[in-house]
Amino acid sequence: MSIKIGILGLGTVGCGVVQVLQQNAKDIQTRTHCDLQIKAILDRDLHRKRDVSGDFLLTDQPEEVLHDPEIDIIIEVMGGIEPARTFILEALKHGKNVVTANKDLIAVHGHELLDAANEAGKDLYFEASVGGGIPIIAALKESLSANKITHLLGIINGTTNYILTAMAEQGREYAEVLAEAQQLGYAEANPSSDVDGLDAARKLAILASIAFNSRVALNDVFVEGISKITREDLTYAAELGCTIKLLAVAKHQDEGIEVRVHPAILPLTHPLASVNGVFNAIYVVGDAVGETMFYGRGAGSLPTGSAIVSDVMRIARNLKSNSMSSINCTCYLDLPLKSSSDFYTAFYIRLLVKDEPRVLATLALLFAEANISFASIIQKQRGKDQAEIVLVTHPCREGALQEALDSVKAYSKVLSIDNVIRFEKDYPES
Ligand SMILES: NC(=O)C1=CN([C@@H]2O[C@H](COP(=O)(O)OP(=O)(O)OC[C@H]3O[C@@H](n4cnc5c(N)ncnc54)[C@H](OP(=O)(O)O)[C@@H]3O)[C@@H](O)[C@H]2O)C=CC1
Ligand SMILES: N[C@@H](CC=O)C(=O)O
Repeated sequence: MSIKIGILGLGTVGCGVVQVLQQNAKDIQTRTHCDLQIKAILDRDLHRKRDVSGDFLLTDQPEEVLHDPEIDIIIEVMGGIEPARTFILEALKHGKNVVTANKDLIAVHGHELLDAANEAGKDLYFEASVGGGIPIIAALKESLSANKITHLLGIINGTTNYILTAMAEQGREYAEVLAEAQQLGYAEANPSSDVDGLDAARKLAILASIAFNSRVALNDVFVEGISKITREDLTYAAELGCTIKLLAVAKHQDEGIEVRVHPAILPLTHPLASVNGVFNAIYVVGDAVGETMFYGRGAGSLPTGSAIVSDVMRIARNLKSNSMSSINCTCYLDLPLKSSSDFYTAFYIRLLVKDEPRVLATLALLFAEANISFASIIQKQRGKDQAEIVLVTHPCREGALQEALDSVKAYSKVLSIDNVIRFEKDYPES
């Protein structure tokens, strides 16, 4: 069976898709019993130099791809909301199956697009939208579908993990490593999506919706990025036997679901602490399976191409067997969301204070008034009459910590609160 493919966008990921389809063509044919051919590719600039070539039409006219009656599968790898959303709806209306890597779009318009695919009786797959080459969506939707998922913790942004790893291990500067991540094709077109935590929040909204069968919108995710993390924090974390990661956390508890993305201090014994560089990992706990861990390259041309081509192969098999995957929206529950003031974690607090007697004792009292006590304290002289103090609290309610910090801010001996970072001490089986 011959299956024709149209691609929208020929950037980092588009080139990876072409390369994977070309380099593994023979095996792909054997495994799907289909001959997959790229028929047309949409690109904005037809004259720029690219890393791939082949026997396909390169066009800047969307209709030449979207309306070609021979094309069975459209791969959207342009990114952004519009015109990607309109093009996907158009493709479905014209009877095409669709594969996309676009988490911005799926996190916000996933429901609309899945409904449109359902109505058209076509497949819509988006494995590459989370975790680059890691097959996490298929795992949650299929392989783990017998479970009630209780916890999902992940490092799901390659760019920030690349930056934090280089800062911690090589003492390199934030801006220099970010530029390198952009050059390697890891970062989004607007890299503030990566460093401000939005990219991870979009991915977490997608994962939590699938894992908990309850729609989690982007706005439901509490988000904080890595821009306030300094080399001092990384050094203190190392002193505490820990590291700092941009962590995505989703928990299903009796009170509801909790979804948050923020930098977190992790003990080196934590399963996610050794996930470095552009690698991503997602730690999933199900009531039947227990702990599982998915690990791989979270960004880049070929890893993302791998996830997309696997989705294409799934569709090819469906086309060959004249079937369609179950693409009904999997969100059949409507679970309540926990408010951020009810999140329960330990905290790392770095302060600059006057180096005088009773300051530490007063700080302990101010935190104790909010029922918060310390697990560790580090104090270092800074200049003649100042001290830097790092406090690590025992787990507490986030609302209580905010109350304590308000009192600490008002204490005249405190010169500045330089950073407050959540400390993810435990994981379910610890
Ligand atoms: N890079 C990665 O590692 C990963 C990326 N993704 C997702 O994959 C998608 C693509 O990312 P990536 O390849 O990195 O992005 P790039 O910016 O490298 O590529 C996108 C390409 O699409 C082109 N394009 C954008 N809009 C249009 C349009 N309206 N008409 C024609 N061409 C258009 C761009 O052209 P121009 O350059 O002129 O703007 C560019 O060539 C995004 O949704 C991204 O979030 C997912 C997982 C990993
Ligand atoms: N910018 C993203 C790319 C993959 O989704 C990342 O760094 O993870």
